[in-house]
Amino acid sequence: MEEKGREKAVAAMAACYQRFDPAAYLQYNYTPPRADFARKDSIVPWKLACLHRAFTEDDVSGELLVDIGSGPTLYQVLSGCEVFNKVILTDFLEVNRQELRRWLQDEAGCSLDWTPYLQHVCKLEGRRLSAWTEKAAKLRQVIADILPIDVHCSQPLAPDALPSAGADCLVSCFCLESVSPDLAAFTRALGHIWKLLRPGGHLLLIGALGESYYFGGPGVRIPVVPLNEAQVCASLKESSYTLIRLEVYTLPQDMRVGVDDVTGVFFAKARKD
Ligand SMILES: C[S@@+](CC[C@H](N)C(=O)[O-])C[C@H]1O[C@@H](n2cnc3c(N)ncnc32)[C@H](O)[C@@H]1O
Ligand SMILES: O=S(=O)(c1ccc2c(c1)CN[C@@H](CF)C2)N1CCSCC1
Repeated sequence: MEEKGREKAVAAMAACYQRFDPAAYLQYNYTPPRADFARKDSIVPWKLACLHRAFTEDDVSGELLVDIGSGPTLYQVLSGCEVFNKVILTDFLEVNRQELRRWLQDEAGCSLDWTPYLQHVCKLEGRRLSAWTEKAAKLRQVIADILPIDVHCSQPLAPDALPSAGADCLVSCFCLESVSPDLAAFTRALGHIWKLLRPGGHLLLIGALGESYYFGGPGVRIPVVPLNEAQVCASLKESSYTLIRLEVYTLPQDMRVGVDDVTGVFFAKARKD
């Protein structure tokens, strides 16, 4: 696609996001039936287990963890906050950064109670359930910043946002495929965030498989690049990552609740050599 065409498609995607509703998005995706901790086959235990395992492997280490496209969610850094002493959250929209700041400052008006997520990760860590308050305090202590980001920019963050060496680890969940107009843009975005990572650092990438749209609020239909496993692997390779492992979860029929047409979720652990 020509440069002009690419810019128009990215601008159209940004326009879609102007109507994104954090509270509705959280309701659609982070409350039952999708977020049902009692169900063995629920997506939540699977995803939190993938993140817990990856963040507790010896090769994932360092000072700084950056979450790319955090949105209004925190589950993606609940394991990482025990490994890295500095966490930077990022998002394209001020409404999402505000939602994260409300939680960070323990203000009233948070759109979702993250306690069940904090408790579940404590369980994965072999801690007592009541340690969730300590985990919340730990997360509030290590979150160093909540920054604007645009993964379609060659330099997604402000020039002085990260140390010159880059981040030791990136995590990104349901972002790149849901903000990119097509597969080429998804792959380019992977390349842009690659530059934020130090050599030897890791990317923990979670995303949707087979998804062509989702609702980011009532009537806010947002297009998504439908991905399959082979495309995820090829895009990671094309944007210079070494894939360490790819895991896939197939969504049970009753979790296909009409807020999107996702059929599965992938978890990829990759390294920048
Ligand atoms: C589907 S949500 C994912 C949110 C969260 N990471 C999760 O796991 O649910 C996609 C996020 O990407 C953000 N976003 C939209 N355009 C973006 C861009 N150009 N660069 C980075 N993030 C963007 C949106 O604001 C939204 O928070
Ligand atoms: O995997 S989820 O079902 C999930 C969570 C978020 C999303 C989707 C799916 C699919 N559409 C994405 C649009 F970008 C957002 N899940 C929701 C419960 S907690 C763990 C994540």
